[in-house]
Amino acid sequence: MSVTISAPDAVRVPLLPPPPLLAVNGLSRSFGPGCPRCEQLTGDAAGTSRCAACGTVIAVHEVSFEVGAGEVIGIVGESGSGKTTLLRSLHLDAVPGAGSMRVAGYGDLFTSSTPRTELRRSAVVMVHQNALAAGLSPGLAAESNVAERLLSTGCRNFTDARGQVSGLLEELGIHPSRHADPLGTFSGGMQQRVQLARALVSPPRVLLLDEPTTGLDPSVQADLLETVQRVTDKLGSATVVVSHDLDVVRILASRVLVLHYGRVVEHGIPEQVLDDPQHPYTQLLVASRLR
Ligand SMILES: Nc1ncnc2c1ncn2[C@@H]1O[C@H](COP(=O)(O)OP(=O)(O)OP(=O)(O)O)[C@@H](O)[C@H]1O
Repeated sequence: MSVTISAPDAVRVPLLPPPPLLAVNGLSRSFGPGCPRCEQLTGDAAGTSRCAACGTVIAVHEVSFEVGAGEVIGIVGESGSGKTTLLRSLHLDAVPGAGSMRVAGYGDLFTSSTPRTELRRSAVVMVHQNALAAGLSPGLAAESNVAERLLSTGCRNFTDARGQVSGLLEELGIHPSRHADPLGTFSGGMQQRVQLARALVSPPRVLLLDEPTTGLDPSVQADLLETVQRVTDKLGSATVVVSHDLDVVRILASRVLVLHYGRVVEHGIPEQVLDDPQHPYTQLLVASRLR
């Protein structure tokens, strides 16, 4: 008698892992003329990101990472380590000196012929530290601030737009009785939620979070982080969060990169990097957080 053994569905695995939604490769950016000695005179061993020969600052040097759908990667580092420059580059404020930023369905955003404003509408969206400094209007209703982005992506069905905006604001913890209130009358934490709603109302491929909880009370921070976690999970964007606060990264991210003088000196899962840091700089960063 012959017996056929077949694997149960649960143990079938795809031959290849799914491609990442965001793949950053060799991103470098510097400020200054550059010279042949820049690389040698900057970085960990040199103890500076400024070249002693020509004064150029190597703000970000050969940074590479990948982020999958629904995944959050955290970037940490002290002031001046290059976090903002990296995030701004990912938000296409300028084309960096070298590297690529591939986003599924769009190719390399750094060399794309699609206008930057268009890419920022559909492919890559940033949530800034402060909603009002990020360009949201304090005099405009919360719902109008959110609807503005939806309409800019081409949505012309106003009834649908209203329903979508209102549903999302409610999901992010803004009670319907406040949707028509001017944004300027909201607390800092609520303004951040409106900014998040604006970013997600037309889900971007890549979501960039720049110090999303700075200046908020600890209880408001925890609520906001829980919300970010829930919505990024649900919408499946690739998320990059930059924060001084190691706890923010520990809560949100499944992987963390440590930047020092613009270089990645350590990366891994938060439990590994933050609980058992290997690089002396990460050890210092973690120790200063505990002091
Ligand atoms: N436009 C610029 N011109 C010259 N140097 C710059 C410019 N922008 C940034 N830098 C330098 O690049 C390095 C990295 O700066 P960046 O702002 O990216 O660091 P950061 O980690 O975000 O710091 P912070 O946490 O204080 O915002 C710093 O030495 C900074 O002085």
